[in-house]
Amino acid sequence: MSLISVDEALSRLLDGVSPLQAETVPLAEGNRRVLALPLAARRTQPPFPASAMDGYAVRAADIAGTPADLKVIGEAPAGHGFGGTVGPGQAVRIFTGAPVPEGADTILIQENARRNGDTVTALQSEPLGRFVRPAGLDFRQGDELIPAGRLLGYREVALAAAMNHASLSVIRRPRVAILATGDELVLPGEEPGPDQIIASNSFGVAALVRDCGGEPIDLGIARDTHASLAEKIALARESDADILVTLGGASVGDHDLVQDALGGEGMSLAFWRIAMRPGKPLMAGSIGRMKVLGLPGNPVSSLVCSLLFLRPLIGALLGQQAPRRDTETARLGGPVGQNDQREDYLRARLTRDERGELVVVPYSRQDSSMLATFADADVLIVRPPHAPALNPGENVPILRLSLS
Ligand SMILES: Nc1nc2c(c(=O)[nH]1)N[C@H]1C(S)=C(S)[C@@H](COP(=O)(O)OP(=O)(O)OC[C@H]3O[C@@H](n4cnc5c(N)ncnc54)[C@H](O)[C@@H]3O)O[C@H]1N2
Ligand code: MOO
Repeated sequence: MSLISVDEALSRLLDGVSPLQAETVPLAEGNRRVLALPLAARRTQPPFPASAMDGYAVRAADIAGTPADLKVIGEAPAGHGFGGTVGPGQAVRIFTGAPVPEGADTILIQENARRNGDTVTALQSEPLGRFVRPAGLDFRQGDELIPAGRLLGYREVALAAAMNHASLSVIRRPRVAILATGDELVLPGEEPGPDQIIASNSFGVAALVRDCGGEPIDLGIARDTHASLAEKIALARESDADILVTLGGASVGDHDLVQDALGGEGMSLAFWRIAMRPGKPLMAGSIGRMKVLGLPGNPVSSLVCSLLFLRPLIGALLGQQAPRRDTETARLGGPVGQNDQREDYLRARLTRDERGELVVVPYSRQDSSMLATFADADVLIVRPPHAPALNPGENVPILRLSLS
């Protein structure tokens, strides 16, 4: 089987994937969920002209010349408006967030006033509307402020609350079963045998799944036997997963049994092996309605493939627009060699030069087992197939590693 391009693999993977059903969740559980419908404001905010400062609600004309004495006729704390009207020569003691009373058109902040009994003296004049938030300054009832398909974060949750939504219609979270494979693996915290290492990929992939709005299901570690793999794949089917991610055992070694085992459980293969580094042995298929993504075992390969393939797959199930790989451009701070037929993703650090322009410096070692440089990196430099060698100063496309 020849290697297919990254773009071709991505479009085959996403082909025919449609969004999952919507469900309603309490607002407090809205973080990292994806809106099923656009969210419109159920009220206008602020609903009334409101004071932005602690001070006195006055008529700007009254304090055009200073000092000016005004009679304090009442008080308006937040949550308790003053019922009357501010007439000429009058003021109302007011606090931040309170409705500006009828008749008043400006707030005199208390730092610029001197209070003496029922009298307040304006020490400074203010223009009309100073420190008054007009009704609807933030938004108006009916405004559609958050589009369908948006992955909600802390900002949107706060906004939805301000719009008076106690619950949200969101897309069901894609369930992603994650299966590590390999006799060499033990869980973090366990004591590895002399030839063993700690399983890291499943933890990284689960974190990425959560960050993308999915729900990880940990299937543990399968040993390098058909029986162990078959048992775990059956578990994935019973867990009603939308996606099964396998980690490792995807290559050509005698103990790389994953594809065989998946075939035995009825998987139809969409593709295997892509023109990409790291990530060549990537495999995709499906068992019934469950998508299967076989990620290579090398830790950096697993996570880069998760970023490039698993993330958009979860996005498609969440009804998000197929995210194109969002590259930016930066100037090289070190040389890169000529590339071969595999699209290369080089770990690199992003800095700024003395003019504030982005400069990207690749790590000299790019072995796909090196998680420490992956965690340290800011971006991946994307090197298209057969790209020529480049000198420092030339522009390259970069892909951010943070998930925002
Ligand atoms: N003769 C060839 N050998 C290899 C080829 C090839 O084309 N011909 N491809 C290489 C490439 S590229 C990659 S990537 C790896 C991928 O191999 P597998 O997907 O079969 O992964 P494993 O062999 O199971 O493991 C590779 C490596 O990663 C470690 N590993 C596996 N799972 C985990 C985990 N959950 N957490 C942490 N580390 C893990 C494993 O111990 C190995 O060191 O194959 C090359 N070989
Ligand atoms: O694809 Mo492998 O990921 O080059 O290490």
